[in-house]
Amino acid sequence: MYGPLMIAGDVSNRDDLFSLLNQFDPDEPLTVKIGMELFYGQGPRIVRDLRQRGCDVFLDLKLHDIPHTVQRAMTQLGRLGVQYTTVHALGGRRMIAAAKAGLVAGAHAAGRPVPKLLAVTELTSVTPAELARDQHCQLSMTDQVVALAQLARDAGADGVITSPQEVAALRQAVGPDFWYVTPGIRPAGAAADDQARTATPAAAARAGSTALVVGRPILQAAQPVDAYHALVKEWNHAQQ
Ligand SMILES: O=C(O)c1cc(=O)[nH]c(=O)n1[C@@H]1O[C@H](COP(=O)(O)O)[C@@H](O)[C@H]1O
Repeated sequence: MYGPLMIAGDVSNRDDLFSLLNQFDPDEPLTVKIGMELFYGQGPRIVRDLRQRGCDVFLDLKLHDIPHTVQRAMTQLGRLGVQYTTVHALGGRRMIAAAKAGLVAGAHAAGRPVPKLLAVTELTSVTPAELARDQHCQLSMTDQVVALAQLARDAGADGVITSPQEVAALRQAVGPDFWYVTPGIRPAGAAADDQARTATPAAAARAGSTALVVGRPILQAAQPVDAYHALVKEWNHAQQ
């Protein structure tokens, strides 16, 4: 089961986002990720605008707080009509379960489908050396990501965000009926920027990623629509 190649809308305001999206055919189905930058600047109306344009929305705010606070915040996000949202798996089992409960309550109160809850494992910018040095984690990166994914699944998440480098091991350990959404995607030869654990769209597809998240390789391209289509083509062709 393969999902979309999601465009990370990492721009600072609505005009910049829509001047990108308006370059696409209005009938082309797009999934757009709204992160902290746009949501904090523009508020929930950016979600409404994207839904009106017909986009699926991934609202990526990576909640990480005590269970009570996360549950109440997720109740608000559940009302917005987005398709995906995120917590940090490091918040723990009770926090993830509370996030799911809040999301379900908010979506039901608003009469909307419940968004998929995705738990961020170890950020794709983190190197194995940083995992050991900064987080005092004795596990390998793969073992740590697998442990967090198992915890997230047991707590009721629908999937994880992780690097494509761990997906094959995750599929073995956690199973196929879970979403493995992978940022850290770069075309062959492109700069990694601040990402540490990267792969091409084809390698991510072969490893078993369910969906991809791509920002700068599209946003900073001279022709963003062409860059998006080239990435989608590579992603689709390598799917098994
Ligand atoms: O949750 C995410 O989407 C996320 C998790 C992660 O571990 N790494 C990661 O890069 N992301 C997001 O994915 C996008 C990647 O952007 P680019 O590196 O520009 O392709 C950004 O919007 C990040 O916030």
